[in-house]
Amino acid sequence: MANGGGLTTELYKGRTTSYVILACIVAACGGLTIGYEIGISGKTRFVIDLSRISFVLSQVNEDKRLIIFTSSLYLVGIAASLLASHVTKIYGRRLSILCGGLCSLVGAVLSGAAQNLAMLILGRIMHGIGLGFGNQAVPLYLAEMAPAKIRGALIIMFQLAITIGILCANLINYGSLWGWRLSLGLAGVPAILMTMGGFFLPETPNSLIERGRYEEARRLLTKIRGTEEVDAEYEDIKEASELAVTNPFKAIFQRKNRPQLVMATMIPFFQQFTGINAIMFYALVLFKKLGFGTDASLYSAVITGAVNVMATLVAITFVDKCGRRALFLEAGVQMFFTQMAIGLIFAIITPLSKSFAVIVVIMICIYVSSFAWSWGPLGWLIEIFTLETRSVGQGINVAVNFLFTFVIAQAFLAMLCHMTYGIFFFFAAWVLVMSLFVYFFLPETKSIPIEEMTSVWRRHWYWKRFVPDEDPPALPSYK
Ligand SMILES: OC[C@H]1O[C@](O)(CO)[C@@H](O)[C@@H]1O
Repeated sequence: MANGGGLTTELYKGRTTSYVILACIVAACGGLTIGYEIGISGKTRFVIDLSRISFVLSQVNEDKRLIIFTSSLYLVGIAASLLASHVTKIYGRRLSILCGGLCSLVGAVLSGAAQNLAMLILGRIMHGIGLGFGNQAVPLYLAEMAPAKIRGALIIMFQLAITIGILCANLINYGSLWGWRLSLGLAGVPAILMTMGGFFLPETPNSLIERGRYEEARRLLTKIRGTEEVDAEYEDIKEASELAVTNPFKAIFQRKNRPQLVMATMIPFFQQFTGINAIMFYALVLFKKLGFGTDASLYSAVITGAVNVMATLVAITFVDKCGRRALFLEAGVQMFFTQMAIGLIFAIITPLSKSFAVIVVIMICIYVSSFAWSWGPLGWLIEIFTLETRSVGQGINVAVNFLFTFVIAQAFLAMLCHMTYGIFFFFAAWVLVMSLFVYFFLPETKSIPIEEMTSVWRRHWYWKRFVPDEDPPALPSYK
């Protein structure tokens, strides 16, 4: 290892250049597309009235077709994210971002201009493909471009864009000035940004080296790190690419990559079982159930959207100072207690007075804020993979994320009707389980060079039994 097997970035020279920051901001815009979709689909007040169909989209609980309509694109996204993992690895990160942008753009145009059901469905399919490609490639792009010292913050830019997308959609819903065509068609705006990113962004040095374009990679490293002294980082990436010779789909199932496979599936699964999308998709229904009128409910949805954005900024500020585990564990406590409190209020106090309804909204905001500085952004912990498994690992991550987003979107209203307040205890229990999982099984990855992750697993008290010990560890085991 070029840095002697040490686990810090100290041997990497260079600084954070404005070029790298700009590239990451442009790439992160890819998150706006999915955020806008999440925000627009659950609580739209517009009416789709085509020749063959007529949905009143606000009556979510009265129209099963709506639930299928809103969440079907996640099923397409699952297949697309796995396909994207191939494209990203073989043809580079940029091409996948470009595919993501173009497909979302076509999807938005088709949906906004739909003259019949077929066009509407085709629009959803194209949009789903776009989301699969975008979610697979953008976090991976950010993780590879970022200098290790601020990698956490730059990856979180993606989630920040998601939350801004959700908030914009909430505001559009709140304004409710426009018809469904414009609301669906506006998804084209973030898609255009992403497409432009695909055209103009540089490729990542890791992808160039992976594809044998060594000189180009060295020149790019010099540019993005702002120094000629890029040997240590260059050699580490090169070494990682030499190890990455197997078929990635086979590689991720090898024993030595077990920790990465487990994280690629468990992290997105847990992220969705925090229950966040019960709030993001159905905030309006939930607030109506609390006794607020339509306007007050939309207003509350906008407030939770704003809290989501602000708290993501908190994550950006602290993730590279306090580390990932501290954020996960603090937020776990906060999410557990707020969900228990909401469940208890519903269980004990019926009917709910106005003041208790307001307390519940405050609790929901505290819950959303803790999600937004933990499982939200850290769900894109793409840095835990090695170069060999990164692309496929992120494909699996997105596929699992979309699968359980779909499941929660399908099941939530039925669960709320049957379990009533019990649903909050249900999600609280999951939060407890996932916090214990983080405590015991997720190693800290703050400030560790991205191509040094094998050493992290090798030094972990549990995962070291899976990862062969090539370099005797210089540091003691840690959690
Ligand atoms: O901000 C909330 C949103 O963030 C995500 O978890 C993605 O990271 C979405 O599933 C959710 O709707």
